[in-house]
Amino acid sequence: MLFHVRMNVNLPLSMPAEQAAQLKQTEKELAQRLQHEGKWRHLWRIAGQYANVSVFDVDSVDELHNLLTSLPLFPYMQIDVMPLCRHPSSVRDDDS
Ligand SMILES: O=C(O)C[C@H]1C=CC(=O)O1
Repeated sequence: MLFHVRMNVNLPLSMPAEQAAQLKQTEKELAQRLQHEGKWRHLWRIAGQYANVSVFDVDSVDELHNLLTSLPLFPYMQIDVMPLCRHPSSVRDDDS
């Protein structure tokens, strides 16, 4: 199942720089592992914003929920999810 996910990151200005850097590093390591595993298919920065658009490929809504809530930055993100299905005019014969 494919999901389009938008994440807007809002770290509090009061957060110490070292804590923010540690959170970003652990987030990066998990994000890269999930990309290597094929769960996090696309990860794009939205130009000019501390936000991304992503495509996840997971087996269930529960798996997506567990994955998103396990992200180190989860407490500091607003997350919007859109389920995706095939478009009848798509020329792709797979879901890549
Ligand atoms: O920077 C972000 O967009 C938030 C988050 C998503 C992946 C990652 O490494 O950090």
